[in-house]
Amino acid sequence: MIGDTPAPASTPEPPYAVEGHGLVKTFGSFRAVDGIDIAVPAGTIYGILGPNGAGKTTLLRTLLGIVDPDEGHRLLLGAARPLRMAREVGYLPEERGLYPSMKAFEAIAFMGALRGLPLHVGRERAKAMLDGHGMGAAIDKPIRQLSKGMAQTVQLFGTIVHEPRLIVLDEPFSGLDAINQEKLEALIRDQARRGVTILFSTHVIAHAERLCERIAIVAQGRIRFEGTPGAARDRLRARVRLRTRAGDGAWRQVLPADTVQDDGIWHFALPDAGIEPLLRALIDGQAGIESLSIERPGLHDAFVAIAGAAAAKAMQEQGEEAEEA
Ligand SMILES: Nc1ncnc2c1ncn2[C@@H]1O[C@H](COP(=O)(O)OP(=O)(O)OP(=O)(O)O)[C@@H](O)[C@H]1O
Repeated sequence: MIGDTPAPASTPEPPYAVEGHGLVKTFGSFRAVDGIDIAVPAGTIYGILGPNGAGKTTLLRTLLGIVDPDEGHRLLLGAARPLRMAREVGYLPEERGLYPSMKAFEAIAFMGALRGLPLHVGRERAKAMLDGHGMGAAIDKPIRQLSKGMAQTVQLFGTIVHEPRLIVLDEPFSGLDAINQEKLEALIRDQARRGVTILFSTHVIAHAERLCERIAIVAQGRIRFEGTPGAARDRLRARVRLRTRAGDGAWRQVLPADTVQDDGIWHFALPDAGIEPLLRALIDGQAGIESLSIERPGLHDAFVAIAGAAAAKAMQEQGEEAEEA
């Protein structure tokens, strides 16, 4: 199976699988990557989030050595010349493409061969991967006879068949239906359990929220946030929703200044002092608490706060377009 072979003891894993320092990439006068520092810890699942045009693809290509930065430098699996590590890396580009007449298992083996894997090993692994993924019937089928989602899965298998130490996936979820998205999430987790580093870009916050140990939120070529999804969420205070039987009373004085009332419910951010002083005042003032909830903000709310509402709207629209496609 994939990933059974650990990295040889002679090549100790660097602490970061990918590092970029002061990266700038311009197209004409346009700065697609505008001064990015990034470090992807080895063995983690790391997500780059941002709307279309944010610079995610350009950043990934720069880190991989497919394009050279105008400024800054990068280290890929510890190497200053990223292409030297090509055999240790699996890269799924945003533009998908396979030879339509090639059989599924041959396509996977062919992609592995491009990364140095002997064809006969690739063929055996390809068959096992397809079989293990419930796609046994597709092994001998030419790509042109596969559904879009199946072809994408074949390309993904071709990306990892040589058992890379680092897997880089550009928008891997787009074009997949819900079931295949779940399978891909499981596959990513499985690879991470084997010690493989996964770096992927996405404009769908939910995938990043479920999968990533760390994220970078990118907008207009810059990183707006870097850290754990939890730390991004902690940038916002929890929201309180309160319904009281009494409409008014002395207790109203203790509701925070940002309180708004909507449809009989008081909404406000959890005060720094916590909920207890407020509860005491509500009880003493006989407000009659009918319902009370404290909700921690999700990554989506954090994204809006960090990247701005326009970027969040763009992300959502792209997500809907991808689903319709
Ligand atoms: N080869 C190129 N020549 C000129 N402009 C480019 C080139 N590649 C990217 N750009 C521009 O750089 C910006 C960032 O593009 P990039 O593809 O990196 O963003 P992205 O976040 O990956 O978005 P998408 O998901 O749409 O690819 C865009 O405005 C794009 O038009």
